[in-house]
Amino acid sequence: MAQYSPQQNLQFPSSPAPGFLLASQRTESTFEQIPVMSVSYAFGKGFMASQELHSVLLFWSSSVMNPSEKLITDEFISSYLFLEYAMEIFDFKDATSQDPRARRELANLIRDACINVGFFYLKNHGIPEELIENAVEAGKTFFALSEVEKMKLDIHKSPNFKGYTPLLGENTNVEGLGDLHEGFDLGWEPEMRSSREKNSQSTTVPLRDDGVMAGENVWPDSGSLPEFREAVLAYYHSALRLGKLLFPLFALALDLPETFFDDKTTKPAAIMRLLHYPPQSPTKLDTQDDRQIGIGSHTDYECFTILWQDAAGGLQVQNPSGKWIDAVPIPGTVVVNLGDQLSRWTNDVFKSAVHRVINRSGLERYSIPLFFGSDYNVLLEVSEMNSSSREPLLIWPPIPTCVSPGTPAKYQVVMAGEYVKSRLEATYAHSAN
Ligand SMILES: O=C(O)CCC(=O)C(=O)O
Ligand SMILES: [Fe+2]
Repeated sequence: MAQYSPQQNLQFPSSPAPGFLLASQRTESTFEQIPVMSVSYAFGKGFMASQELHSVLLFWSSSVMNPSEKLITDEFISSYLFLEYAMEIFDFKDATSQDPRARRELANLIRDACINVGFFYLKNHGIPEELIENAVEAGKTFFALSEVEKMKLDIHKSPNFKGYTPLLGENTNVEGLGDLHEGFDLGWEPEMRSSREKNSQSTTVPLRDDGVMAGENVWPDSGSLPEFREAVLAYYHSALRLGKLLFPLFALALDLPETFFDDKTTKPAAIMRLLHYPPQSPTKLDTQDDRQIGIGSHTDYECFTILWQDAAGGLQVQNPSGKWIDAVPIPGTVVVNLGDQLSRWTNDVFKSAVHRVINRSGLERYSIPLFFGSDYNVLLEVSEMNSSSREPLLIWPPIPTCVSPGTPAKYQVVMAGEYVKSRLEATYAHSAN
């Protein structure tokens, strides 16, 4: 088994206390002791533990290795590789840099995260704090309405999954017993700009051609919640702008031209949810299996999700060995996780990470995921797989850089809208009727 020596000038400390990690920053020769549960935060602060173990070192308690030997084994590396990648924070300011090398560097980081984990944090993401606060406050006020009032917007009454889902109304993991969260779902509609629009009671907006996923949003009566719609849409459009900036980076990360996704995301799928997770009783959790938790273990359906979460915590990502790793809230960041559309589209080169939420905080938890996909119904380029056809196809072929004679396409072609719709139908099936 290969062994790696740390860099020469590293001051090797004594063994950390059980449950603590010792980590050294790439450029430093001293160590800090970090509680294991907040390791993601440590990495977010810039601690690195990568394959470049000559300069970087990370270890956990003397049970893992003998620090006096100053050696790290392959076994150790493979058991922690996921943590190392999972919890990286990328600075999004380079996404709009004029310097192509800066964009390329950011895309390379994203590429690593997408291949290994399917999960990363972004700072300097461009969504103003004020819009976040307003949307979260709007959500809190909505969820505080009576059940009767909220059920007027029952998601089952709307075309294509818009509106309110009560506690246990969803069952994200088919083996679960219903999710311990309530939600409010909306899709694309224009931002409210004029004061006339803002004061209007009407919910009529121009409809977009979203194929099988077409359907208007539903909104609470503006008399009872005057600021709600405006606040929610302001956040929505800001997050949408972030999503649109991510696609060129994913394209670069896949060795494609930055514009590759442009004509496939002219009216991109963008379902947003306001979520509320009541605290889950810890005693109940001890005695119960995990079939009724905040949101059951699942992968998302679209290309990627932009998730804002409050400080309560509870989001967890599963690593390749099946362990649940906390994706702790990090102020000033959003989480981006890949969904099944992108992993299918990339022939599994990019991973969609299995995740779940258990709200053990004792607090009400609020989060806002926005699921970003390709246009629901789009003429895509003919891929290598379909190169025998002269016709452009209404299909969803694998991305050309992800298929080759040695790695043929794994998945059947499918239209984006139909795929998303079928996944949503399965999630809500248990509370239909
Ligand atoms: O609330 C969260 O942190 C995650 C929500 C989620 O995974 C989802 O809605 O798909
Ligand atoms: Fe999710």
